[in-house]
Amino acid sequence: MANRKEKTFRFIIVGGGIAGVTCVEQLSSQIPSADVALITASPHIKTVTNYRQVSKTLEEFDVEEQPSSVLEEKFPNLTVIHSAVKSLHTRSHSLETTDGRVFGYEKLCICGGGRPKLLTQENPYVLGIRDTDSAQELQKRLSKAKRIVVVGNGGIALELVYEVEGCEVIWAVKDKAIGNTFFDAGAAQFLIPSLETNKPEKDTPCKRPRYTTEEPAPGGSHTFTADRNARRQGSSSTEAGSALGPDWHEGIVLQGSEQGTRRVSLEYQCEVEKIFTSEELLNSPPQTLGHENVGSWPVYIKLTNGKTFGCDFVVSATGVVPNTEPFLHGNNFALADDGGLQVDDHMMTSEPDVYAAGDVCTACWEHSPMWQQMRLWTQARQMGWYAGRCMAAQVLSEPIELDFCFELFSHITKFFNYKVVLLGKFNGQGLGSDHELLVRCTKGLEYVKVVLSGGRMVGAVLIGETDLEETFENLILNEMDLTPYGEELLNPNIDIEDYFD
Ligand SMILES: Cc1cc2nc3c(=O)[nH]c(=O)nc-3n(C[C@H](O)[C@H](O)[C@H](O)COP(=O)(O)OP(=O)(O)OC[C@H]3O[C@@H](n4cnc5c(N)ncnc54)[C@H](O)[C@@H]3O)c2cc1C
Ligand SMILES: NC(=O)c1ccc[n+]([C@@H]2O[C@H](COP(=O)([O-])OP(=O)(O)OC[C@H]3O[C@@H](n4cnc5c(N)ncnc54)[C@H](O)[C@@H]3O)[C@@H](O)[C@H]2O)c1
Repeated sequence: MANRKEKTFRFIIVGGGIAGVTCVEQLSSQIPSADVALITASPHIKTVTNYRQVSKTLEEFDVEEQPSSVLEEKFPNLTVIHSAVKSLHTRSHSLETTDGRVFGYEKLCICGGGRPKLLTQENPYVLGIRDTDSAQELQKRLSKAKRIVVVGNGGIALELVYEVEGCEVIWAVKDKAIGNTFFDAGAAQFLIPSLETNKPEKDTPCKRPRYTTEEPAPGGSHTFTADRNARRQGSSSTEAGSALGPDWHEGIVLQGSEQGTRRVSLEYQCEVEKIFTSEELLNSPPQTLGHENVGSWPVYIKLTNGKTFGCDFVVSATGVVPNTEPFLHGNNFALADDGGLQVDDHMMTSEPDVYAAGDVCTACWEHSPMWQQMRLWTQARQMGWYAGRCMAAQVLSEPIELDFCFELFSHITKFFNYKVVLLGKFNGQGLGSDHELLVRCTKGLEYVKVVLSGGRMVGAVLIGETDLEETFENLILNEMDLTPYGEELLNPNIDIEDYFD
């Protein structure tokens, strides 16, 4: 390492996202006199605001990007260093930043987040979405687009396909149904009609959408066309610095180059075989280009179902890769199969005095049967908070147990303008065939799915304003034997909240 240590801090946290900032807050609250440094590559930090504990495990909050001075004012012992960590030397307890400075630490927490797992690297026509800059790039490119292809079937794809207006969207999913990361086929079937209807507008009358739903073509496609004359009012341009997260798409205008129309074509059970520019396509064997001719689009994407589509650009909504590489060289970090830094039940990595939290890490402690890791704000916040507690406890020689928030997986979000609550093993994760499902569905209103194993509720998917989340959370946590209730459990005429209160 080139230079000598500029300063040694008692604690250094790397990463100004939700996990890192929450870790700093917790650590500085536990040990106000401690010398803490936050080193972050981004010009702003992400802070939790309007935090609301909805129930024992469900929480809601807003995420705001703020100048780091906000945090320094709150914690006088904090130093925020705006630079990226270039290398980490765990043996000498030091790290080097890209602007050539070297800092020492007694304890370190890596909260470097993740980055989009792109279909192909360095392809100007393939966009990933991660932070504010990438969301703004999407908005800019979309404003001139007539057709885009969205690949992926998780959180970003679900939100993007629903939000984009004025541009044809070809949505390629490798599954039989939409939203496989969160939903089963039943829930997907409940949500699909929302692609045909107009989005509820903010206090502006919107015309009844004229739509046609063509029968799925034999090749397993579904096309929805909604004639959209109503335009969303009040949708401002990108709020400078607005953080991505539960409402990332509200802060930007996802408007294509055409007025009104929105057309979503679903291509099921297919993946990307190849992405061509029009020049490359000219020199390749004849493809099924449908009615287009080569050259009418800047990029072409061939799917494994044999179809090739021309488009303006491709959105790779295909998951997250933990941001570990700046920290690995020369160190002995144990990595999980998904590439994350392995952490134990005290958020400690395999390197002494080095912790990790958020998207960059993989929880490798023995999980509660009702909890699984998903790279979400909520878990990034919980992990950051808990890592801060663990770091302080170690220094203060206090005992600490795995926090209750890792007892039950819970997630509140919104898809297709429905409230969505996911609890426990919401898709029967890891249960094999040893479970049964109870489902209650009212078209356009609610979809309730309960996962039962051994007569006990172990998971639930709640779509719509069901108000069942607290009751079901208690039933799962209390491990109550529900066998006697059978299908009555979801009888809409029984007020289940009172019944089990
Ligand atoms: C488009 C989009 C929408 C999402 N919507 C939701 C949602 O609705 N609900 C939900 O629960 N989750 C959502 N997520 C997931 C959520 O954003 C992440 O799980 C969460 O932000 C992870 O927080 P983090 O602090 O671990 O990482 P990040 O928020 O990515 O923060 C990482 C920080 O580390 C910094 N950094 C990285 N490398 C270095 C380095 N070498 N040196 C210094 N600093 C570095 C970065 O600049 C950044 O400040 C969404 C994600 C995306 C991409
Ligand atoms: N409302 C929410 O809760 C929300 C919204 C957006 C994003 N997020 C989170 O942000 C992160 C990023 O979102 P995301 O949508 O990129 O990830 P994701 O994990 O939600 O979805 C990735 C999807 O891409 C698919 N996929 C992966 N590789 C593929 C390939 N080669 N070809 C085709 N499909 C492929 C996966 O099967 C999955 O359906 C995730 O952790 C997600 O949970 C959450």
